[in-house]
Amino acid sequence: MQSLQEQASQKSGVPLDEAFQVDAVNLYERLGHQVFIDLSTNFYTRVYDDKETWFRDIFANSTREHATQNQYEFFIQRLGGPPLYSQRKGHPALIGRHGPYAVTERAAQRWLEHMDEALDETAGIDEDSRQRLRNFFRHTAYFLVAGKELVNRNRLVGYGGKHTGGA
Ligand code: HEM
Repeated sequence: MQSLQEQASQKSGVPLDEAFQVDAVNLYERLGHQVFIDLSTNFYTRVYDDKETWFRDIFANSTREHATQNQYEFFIQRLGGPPLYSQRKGHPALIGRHGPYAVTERAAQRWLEHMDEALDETAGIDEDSRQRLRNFFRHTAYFLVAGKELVNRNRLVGYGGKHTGGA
């Protein structure tokens, strides 16, 4: 069986080695703290102002401020900076933390559209860093989609009590 990371590569079109080019340089040191705050602020401004209500509604149980802080603390930690996210909230456990939300392929596409625009809009991100971040985000978004599909499949098996074979 394919690992979730391999499934994410297949779905996203981003090979694993490209997705993890994000770790080949320390982007936190290269770009600095404020860039990540600005990126998440620009991203969530777009999300909470989205004219597509089906997408905006996915975020309805959080405030823009909390969601922004959660995201930039995670990015800072994941991309070579201090472990701000884990100090405040524990392990990121991204699949588990996205459990309550409808992380479908359509939602991943919309998330990525907003993130690509936020990357373009945020000052201080050079082209090489932008490309590394784009690939990482794209791969991670589809990793979450693959994780959600796995959880849903397991739930179905659980309700059925046993495998009935076939589908
Ligand atoms: C695929 C589409 C995605 C959807 C629909 C989605 C949706 C959400 C929602 C609704 C939240 C709750 C907002 C909050 O209170 O923080 C959230 C949180 C979060 N998301 Fe996503 N997300 C997606 C992709 C991603 C990706 C690609 C990443 C990382 C690269 C990511 C990282 C996070 C983090 C770190 C949090 C904070 C979790 C917490 O502390 O509870 N998400 N996401």
